[in-house]
Amino acid sequence: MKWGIIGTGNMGSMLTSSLLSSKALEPDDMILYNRSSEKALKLKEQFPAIHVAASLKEIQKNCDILFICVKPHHYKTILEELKSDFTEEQCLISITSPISVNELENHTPCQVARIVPSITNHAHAGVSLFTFGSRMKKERKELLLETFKAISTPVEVEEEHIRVASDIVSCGPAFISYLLSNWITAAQHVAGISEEQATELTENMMIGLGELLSKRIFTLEELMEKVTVKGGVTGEGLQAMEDHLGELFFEMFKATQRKHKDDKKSIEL
Ligand SMILES: NC(=O)C1=CN([C@@H]2O[C@H](COP(=O)(O)OP(=O)(O)OC[C@H]3O[C@@H](n4cnc5c(N)ncnc54)[C@H](OP(=O)(O)O)[C@@H]3O)[C@@H](O)[C@H]2O)C=CC1
Ligand SMILES: O=C(O)[C@@H]1CCC=N1
Repeated sequence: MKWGIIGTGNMGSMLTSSLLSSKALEPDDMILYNRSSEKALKLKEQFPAIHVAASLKEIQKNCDILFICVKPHHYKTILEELKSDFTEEQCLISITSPISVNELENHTPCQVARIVPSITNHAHAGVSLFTFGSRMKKERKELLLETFKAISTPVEVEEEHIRVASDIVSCGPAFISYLLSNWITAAQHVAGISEEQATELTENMMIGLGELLSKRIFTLEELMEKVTVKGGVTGEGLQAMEDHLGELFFEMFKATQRKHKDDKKSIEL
C-alpha cells in the first residue's frame, strides 16, 4: 500500500514525520510531492527511503491513498490536473475543513474522506477528525482509522459540525497558546514575576494538566471543584474570570463560523 502526500508544508510535513516516527507507516511506503521541492527533500534527508515524486501525475499514478495538504484555494488546480486519472480503487483524502466530502465526490470517481489533523498529532496525541464519503470501502475506512490511531484519537464528525470541531482540536492549540501568553503578561505586570519564570511555570502546569486529563484522573469539572478550597484564592480568581470573561468565546466561535461560510462561498472545486 503506497501513501502519498501532496503539499509538505506545516501539516503535510507533520503528517509525514508523525506517521513515520510512530511506525504507523514505513518510509518506503510513502511518496511526497511539493510544488517547490525543498520541503519534500528535507523530509527525505530525515527518512531516506521516502520517494519524492517529480510531478503530481507521478504521485497520483503510484499511490493507493493520496492526501492533499495544501491551502483550500489550491485544491482546484490540483484536482483539475488529477481528476480524470483517478481509479475507483484509489482514496483521496482532504485535510481541510471548508471542502466537504460531497464536493470531493462530485469531482472525482475515487473513494474520498476528509481527515482534519491537529498540530498535537506531532506528539502522537490529540484528535483527528474523520468524515467519510459514501463510496469509501469498509476495509479502507478501517485502515485509515487504525493508521491514525498511532498518532491521535480519531473521531468521526458530521459535516455540519466540522468547523466547530476543528476550532476545538486544530485551531485550539493556537487559541489556548494565545490565552496563555496573555496570562503570562498579566502575571508579569500585576505581580512582577519575570516572563521567563512565568513561562516555565505555565508550560509545566499545562503539561501536568494534560497528564491528569490523559490519565483520566479528573474531569474538567472535578479539577475546578478539587482546586477551589472553600474561602480560598482560586474562588476569588474564578469569580474575577466570570465577571470579566464576557462574550469572548461566543465571539470567537461566531467569527470562525462566519469565516467558514465565506470560505465555502469563495472556494470552488
Ligand atoms: N495548520 C494547521 O494547524 C492545520 C491546517 N489544516 C489544513 O491543512 C492545509 C495546509 O495547511 P498548512 O500545512 O498549514 O499550509 P502550508 O502553507 O504550510 O503548506 C501548504 C503546502 O502546499 C504546497 N503547495 C501549494 N500548491 C501546491 C501544488 N499545486 N502542488 C503541490 N504542493 C503545493 C506549498 O508549497 P510551497 O512550498 O511551494 O509553497 C506548501 O508547502 C490547509 O488546507 C489547512 O486548512 C488542517 C488542520 C490543521
Ligand atoms: O486556520 C485554519 O484554517 C486551519 C484549519 C484548522 C486549523 N487551521
